[in-house]
Amino acid sequence: MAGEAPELSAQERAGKAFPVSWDQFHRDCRALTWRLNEVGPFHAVIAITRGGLVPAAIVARELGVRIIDTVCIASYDHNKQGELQVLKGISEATMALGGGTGKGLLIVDDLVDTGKTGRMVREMLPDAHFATVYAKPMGRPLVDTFITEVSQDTWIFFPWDTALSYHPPLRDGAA
Ligand SMILES: O=P(O)(O)OC[C@H]1O[C@H](OP(=O)(O)OP(=O)(O)O)[C@H](O)[C@@H]1O
Ligand SMILES: Nc1nc2[nH]cnc2c(=O)[nH]1
Ligand SMILES: [Mg+2]
Repeated sequence: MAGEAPELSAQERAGKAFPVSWDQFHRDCRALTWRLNEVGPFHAVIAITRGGLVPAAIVARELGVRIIDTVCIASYDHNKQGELQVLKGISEATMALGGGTGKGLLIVDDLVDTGKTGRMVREMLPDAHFATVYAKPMGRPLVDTFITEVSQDTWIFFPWDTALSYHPPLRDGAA
C-alpha cells in the first residue's frame, strides 16, 4: 500500500552485525568439540542443512565419527523466516542407530535463533544431543551444548555467506 513502510527483514530488525571469519568459525567448532567429547561417544552426527554442514564436518572429524546424516529444512528465504519445510528427513538407518528416539546421536547446527528449526528436529529425535556453535536467547533452552551466545538483536554473518569488500573509514559515516 502507498506510504506504508516496507517490511523489515530479520537481518534488518536484528540491527547488530556479528561477522564470523573462517578462522574464528573453525576455532569455535573446535571449542564445541572439546565440550562434546565429554558427553559422547556418539554413533552418528546429523547436520541440519545447510548451515549445520560445515560445523558437522569439523565436529565429526575431531570426534572421529564417520557416519553423517542430514535433515534438510528450509525456512529463511535469505533473511526472512517463513513456514518450516522438511525437504529430507533422517534416514531409517540413522533412526535405527539411535533406537528410534535419537539416543547416542548428535544433531549439529550453526546456530539457534527463535529455536523453531531446532524444536522441529528435537521432536524427531527427543533423546539426541543437540549442539550449535552460536545461540540467541530465544533458542538457547533447546540446545544442550553451544559455544557463544549473542543477543537476540544480533545477526550472525557466516563466512560462506560473505566476501571481503571495501569498507569506508569511520569518519566518513561508516558504522
Ligand atoms: O532458530 P531459528 O529461528 O529456526 O533459526 C535458525 C536456523 O536458521 C538458519 O538456517 P536457514 O533456515 O536460514 O537455512 P540454511 O541453513 O539453509 O541457511 C540457521 O542455519 C538455523 O538452521
Ligand atoms: N546467517 C544467519 N542466519 C540466521 N538464521 C536465523 N538467524 C540467523 C543469523 O543470525 N544469521
Ligand atoms: Mg540452517
